[in-house]
Amino acid sequence: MGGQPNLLAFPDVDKLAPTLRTYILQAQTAGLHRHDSFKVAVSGGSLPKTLAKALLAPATSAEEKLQFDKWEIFFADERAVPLDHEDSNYCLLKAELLDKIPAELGQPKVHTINTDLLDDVQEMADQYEKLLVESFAARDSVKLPIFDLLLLGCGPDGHTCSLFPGHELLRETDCWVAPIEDSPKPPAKRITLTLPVVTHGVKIAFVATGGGKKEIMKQIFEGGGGLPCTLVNEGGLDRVTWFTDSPAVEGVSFPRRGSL
Ligand SMILES: O=C1O[C@H](COP(=O)(O)O)[C@@H](O)[C@H](O)[C@H]1O
Repeated sequence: MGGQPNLLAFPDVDKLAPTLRTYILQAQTAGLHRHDSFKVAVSGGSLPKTLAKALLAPATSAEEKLQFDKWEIFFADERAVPLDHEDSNYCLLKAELLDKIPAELGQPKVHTINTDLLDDVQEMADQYEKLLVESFAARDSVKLPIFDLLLLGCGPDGHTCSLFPGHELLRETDCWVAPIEDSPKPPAKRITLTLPVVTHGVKIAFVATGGGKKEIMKQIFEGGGGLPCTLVNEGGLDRVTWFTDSPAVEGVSFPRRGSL
């Protein structure tokens, strides 16, 4: 393992979307070879909209087919709210993407949180971790679940998943899924994949777009001292690819800007 994260910059989200689609298709093909399913972790925030732009576009004849019936979707993080609440990452993904997938492409298996446990996020995280154990451990006696792909966002403060700058959760090494009850961004109660799980993905993609991300992108790529997104870069190295638009990377200098 080595190398550096790959930073891809596009003029705008419309130009970014086709390359993100190709990248996801490549990850899907690799996942299907590996275990006949495609295990993906997905974030909330601004990501689902961009994801929908990439995945709901008409197929080009030369490309692999999206096989949503082989997808197993987990949440990279989720807020402890009902599934139809406007703060729910599932609700967002459903509205932006899941509800719009054409029937002929099949429907993913989506692993939502147990909303009977909204008042007990420790138990909610433990149950979600059990789902991962069931889905991944049958494959091999893994110490960590290895996602085929993690699709992540980057907050303007450098957080990703519900891993926030300076938070003790950044030091969590035992559990795969952790509760957080003091998220600085509301809602306070959430669950999140932990850093070791995130950095062990086969592929790790960040999608960061818009001028609101410009300052934090500079910090991440020009120093980054312990920011959650930087820690993912440092752990995932060349398995990490950033999909950005010009406003998000204006003024960011980085040694490797590439293509897929
Ligand atoms: O709270 C959250 O924020 C991050 C970043 O969101 P964005 O809107 O700045 O892209 C998101 O990735 C995470 O899933 C969500 O819970």
